[in-house]
Formats: sequence, C-alpha cells, structure tokens
Amino acid sequence: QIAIGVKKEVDFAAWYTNVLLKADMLDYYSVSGCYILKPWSYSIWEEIQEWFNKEIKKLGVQNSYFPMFVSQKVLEREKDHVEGFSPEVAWVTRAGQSDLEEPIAIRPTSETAMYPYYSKWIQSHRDLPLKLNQWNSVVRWEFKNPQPFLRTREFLWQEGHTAFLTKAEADAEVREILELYRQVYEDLLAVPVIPGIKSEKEKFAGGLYTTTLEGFIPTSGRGIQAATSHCLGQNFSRPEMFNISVEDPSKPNEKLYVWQNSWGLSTRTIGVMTMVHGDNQGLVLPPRVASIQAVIVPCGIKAGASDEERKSINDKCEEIAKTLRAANVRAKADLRDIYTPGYKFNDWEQKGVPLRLEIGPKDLEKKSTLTVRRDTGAKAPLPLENIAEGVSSLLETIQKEMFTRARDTYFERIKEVSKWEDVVPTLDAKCVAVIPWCEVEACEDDIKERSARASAPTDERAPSAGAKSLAIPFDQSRWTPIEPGKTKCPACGQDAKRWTMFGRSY
Ligand SMILES: O=C1CCCN[C@@H]1CCCn1cnc2cc(F)c(F)cc2c1=O
Ligand SMILES: [Mg+2]
Repeated sequence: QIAIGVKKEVDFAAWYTNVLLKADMLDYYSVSGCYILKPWSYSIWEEIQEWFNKEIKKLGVQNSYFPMFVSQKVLEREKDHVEGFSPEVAWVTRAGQSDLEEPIAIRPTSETAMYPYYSKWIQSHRDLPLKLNQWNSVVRWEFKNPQPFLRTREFLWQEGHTAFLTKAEADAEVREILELYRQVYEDLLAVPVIPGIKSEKEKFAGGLYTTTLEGFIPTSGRGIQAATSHCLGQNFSRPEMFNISVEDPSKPNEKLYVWQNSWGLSTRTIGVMTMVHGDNQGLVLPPRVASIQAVIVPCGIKAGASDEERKSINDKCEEIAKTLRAANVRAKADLRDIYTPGYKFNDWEQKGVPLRLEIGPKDLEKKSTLTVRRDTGAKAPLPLENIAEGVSSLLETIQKEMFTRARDTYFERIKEVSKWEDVVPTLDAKCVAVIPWCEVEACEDDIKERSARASAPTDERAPSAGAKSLAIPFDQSRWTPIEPGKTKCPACGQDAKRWTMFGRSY
C-alpha cells in the first residue's frame, strides 16, 4: 500500500500535507493558517539555527530581542511603505473586557519596531556598524490558502537588521548573508537555489534592491523565493523616515544618513526541503539536518526464537547504535517489541530517516549489517568492523547525491527561451523560462498578463498562473551572451539587458 495514501505527482497538495502528518512533523491548530511544529520538524529548524547563528556571529552580528507589539503610529510612519501590506497586519484591539485606547499591531516584520531605536543609539560613526539579528516569529494575516511552512499566518524566522557608514559596506554584507543562505539550502538541506537580484517590480518596495535565492519545486514547476537579503539604501534612515544619521567623519558638520540592510530566512526552508526531496514513501531527510541519521532494526527473529537469541540481536543493535553515537552519528536502535521489522521499516521511511541498518542472526554470524538508503532504496552489506566510518561516509554520499540529483533536475527545467511563443509552453511544461529581458517594468506587467491568459487551466488551488520575474541570476555565464543592441526581448522587442528567470511561483 502506498504509505502516503496519494502519489506526489497525482495530487501534490494532498501528498504534501500527508507527508508532513505521517512524518509527525506538524499538527493542525485550532486557528486557521497556523500549525504546530512538532519535534520532528522543529529539530530541523534548530539545526539551521545553530549553523546560521554561529556564522553570523563570525560576521559580528549580535542577537537581540524587540517587542512583538508595534504602535499604529510607528508602524504607519511612512504611509506608502506599509499601505500595500496593511491588509495582512494583525492588530490587538482589546485586553480583557476593555478596548485599547490605540490598536497595537503584532509585528509582521521588525523594521518599524527597531529603527526608532537605531536612530536613538546611532549618534557617532563610532556606533557603526550596528548589526543586530532576531530569532522570532512574525504574523501576517494572509488570505490566500495557507500551506504549512510555505504560507502560514505566523512563522518562525530570523531577521537581520544592519547599519553601515558606507554603501560599499552594505553592498558587501548583502552578498555575504546571501551566500550563508545559499549554504543553508545547498549544504544543509541539499536543495539547489539560484542567487540573483529581483526586478524593480518584485523587490521589497521599501528598499533599494533585493537579492534573493530562487528555489524550484519540480512537481509543480513553480519557483519559490527561498531567502532574501535586501539593501535598504538610505530609504529608512532619511529624515522623513527614522532619521538615523551620524556626523560625516570626512565632512565635519555634515550629516550622513546610514546605509542599511535587512535579511530573512524562515521555516519556509522546511517546506521547500520536504517538497524537493520527498517521495511516495514520505519524507526524505538530508543527513545533515536529520535528528536520526541511522536507525538500527533487529530482524529475522523467528516467533519461536529463544529469549537469549532475541536478546543477543537486540543487544547487538544497541551496541551498534552506541558505537555510532560515539562517532557523532545520530543513531537509534528501534527495539520496540510490539512492532514487526516491516512495520518499523515503513515507519522510519515515512519519517525520512536517511539510513537503515538491518541486523539479523545471519548478519551476526557474518559480522555485517545490511544498509538500506532512504533516498535511493539501495541495499548494501557493510562489515560491522569500522561501522562508524562506513556509516559516516555513506551518509556523506547520501547528502551529496541528494543535492546533485535535485540540482540536475532544477537545471533540466530551466529553459533558455528567445521567442515569445515558447514562453507559455515552457511554463506549461513545468519549467522556468530564462529570457533575454529588457528589464522594463511595463513589459513585466505585460508578460504576467499575457502568460496568465494563455496558460492551460491549472488546478484551482494553485496560486496565480501568470509568469512573474523570479530573479536576474548573478551568474549570466550559463546562457548565450546577450549582444547589446542586437539581442531583443522576446516579449516586447526592446534591447535585452540580462537573462532573467520567469515562471509561476508560490
Ligand atoms: O524580507 C525581509 C527580511 C527580514 C526583514 N524584513 C524584510 C522586508 C520585509 C518586507 N515586508 C513583508 N511583509 C510585510 C507585511 C506587513 F504586514 C507589513 F506591515 C510589512 C511587511 C514588509 O515590510
Ligand atoms: Mg507577503
């Protein structure tokens, strides 16, 4: 029987929620759009936190905590910055039986909570650079249908907010952080992403420019914004906004408004990892973030087996688990005597445990174990001698091959398109169209509108069908060089500037 009850390529949305439930990663919650993160998924967030926290501290970033409440007049400091977002702001209007004088917003992001205090704390250039990060949750009362980890009304993230004397320092940090995000996805989660810059239309409107990691979900053929690192320029420090300035060290008596960045990575990481690697047996965990990397299961114990035979097998399993744990492999022996080996195999496969070691009487005699990889199902005997070394290298191989397979799939779906008539068919083939684009915003609106009308009817639960610009990849070398003045934008015929990824997205 199909463990997950529905096939990934048949009903992706149902497959996704079933995988999360069967792997015991989450449970539904009484408030719609909110989910409980159970230990099996929360441990993945902890792995990401531990790694990222260590890295940003190397960059001199310090963690802090600002209140979750933002007063109305502070949140709406700059009308046009928030107005586009205002429908999704959640407000506290009452405490107990009495209404509040003023409604208080629950932070949807913390710029407006933090920057009045940046203005207060940053007086001299010696107070720069200021680099603070928060690990917290934010609330955005989304109305589009919620999806666990991908679009929820409350989510966990980190938000970094930094201030510099010069634009050059800010520009450099934007890319340093984006590179750390790339490592979270590619090295920890084995998920390939393409770093690039957002178009003027798609960037964070309050900022100067937005750099992004673009992920891709092959099953739906949709792109997904995996992480963002914005340069805010001086938009938030200027006098009309939060007035964050120092005396210009090179021009006394002149005010210099600071250059700021803000960057975020959320529990969306877990959803992307699940969608990219999961299969019809359920979750498939990359070893780097698996809370159990190897599960040891006693096998072949006949019903009539003697107690000592059962005990010798169980003891061996526990001993192997201990040996592996001593070598920093997160290993567990499943000695539950109420379940058959077959039941256990299915249970741990649904939870995505990267490696299973089977130990039966014959294995004991031969002093070997049968290893079974979760990602490929490949089985191979492994001598119990130097078992820790063998298991560690097998886990590394699994990590590498999970990434390579996902990257090859992603790159196969990225199609170089130079003629408009090929754009919609590319999207309908669940691919991303990379076009030599003119970077004119009106053209972008036109592409979205023309591709929405022409596209095949996608299932009604899917997000919008029109093609958005996803990113302008920093690495342009993968496509035919654009000849300035000669290469034309396939959508509008104007001169093309850079290869740009267009696709449907989450
Ligand atoms: O994306 C990030 C990274 C972490 C720090 N913040 C930036 C920009 C967030 C952009 N954004 C995103 N969503 C929002 C939703 C709101 F309800 C609202 F009032 C404001 C915003 C909003 O500013
Ligand atoms: Mg949003």
